[in-house]
Amino acid sequence: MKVKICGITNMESARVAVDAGADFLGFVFAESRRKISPAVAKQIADQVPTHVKKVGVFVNESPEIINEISQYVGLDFIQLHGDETPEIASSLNRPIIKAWSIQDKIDPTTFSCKYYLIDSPKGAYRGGNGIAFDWSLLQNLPIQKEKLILAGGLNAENVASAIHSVHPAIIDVSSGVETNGQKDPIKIDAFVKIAKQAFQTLKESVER
Ligand SMILES: O=C(O)c1ccccc1N[C@@H]1O[C@H](COP(=O)(O)O)[C@@H](O)[C@H]1O
Repeated sequence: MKVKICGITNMESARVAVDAGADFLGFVFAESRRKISPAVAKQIADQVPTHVKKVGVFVNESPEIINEISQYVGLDFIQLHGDETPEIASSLNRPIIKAWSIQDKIDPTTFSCKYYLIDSPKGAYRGGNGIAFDWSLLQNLPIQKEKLILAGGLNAENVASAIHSVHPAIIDVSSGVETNGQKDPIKIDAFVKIAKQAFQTLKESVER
């Protein structure tokens, strides 16, 4: 029942996310307006407390470069958001988050991963397009909820409903905590707090 804030490009956004209670921060090393250099990601990562996990997002990057960046920045997870093969995933030096679009042929048995992330259909980029999808499409997916990360067009208005409909282990947001293309401290804070409250309410209703 955790929250990932993706597309961090500066220390201020990282600090707001950490202070609000985010569990994962995502750094995008792929083509995106949120692309960050390994050097800047390392500066930020070095100041983030160790209980907050650092995730590197890659799209069809070579395994050598992914391993080099992950080692240099001190990543905790590697998120594969392209067409990477299971062989590539197994050659990497950190636990894997495998991302699929809801339109893909999703077969978790082919990948040995820590988490499976389901995102919206591809848009201008492979991810981070801020478009939600029909969560009922997740109903018949063969992914254990404990391994499921829900992404795609989440924001403070829809995240509680997403958590109650899908019961994911983690929710992930990028565009929904931005204003005019920049991370917005007020939106980050609101998103994390609403998501955490919704996870807590869900937990209590399951335990009752
Ligand atoms: O955030 C990006 O720019 C990005 C670029 C390339 C691949 C993945 C990217 N981010 C991931 O996209 C999803 C959904 O983002 P959004 O909330 O709909 O904007 C999320 O998993 C990010 O980790």
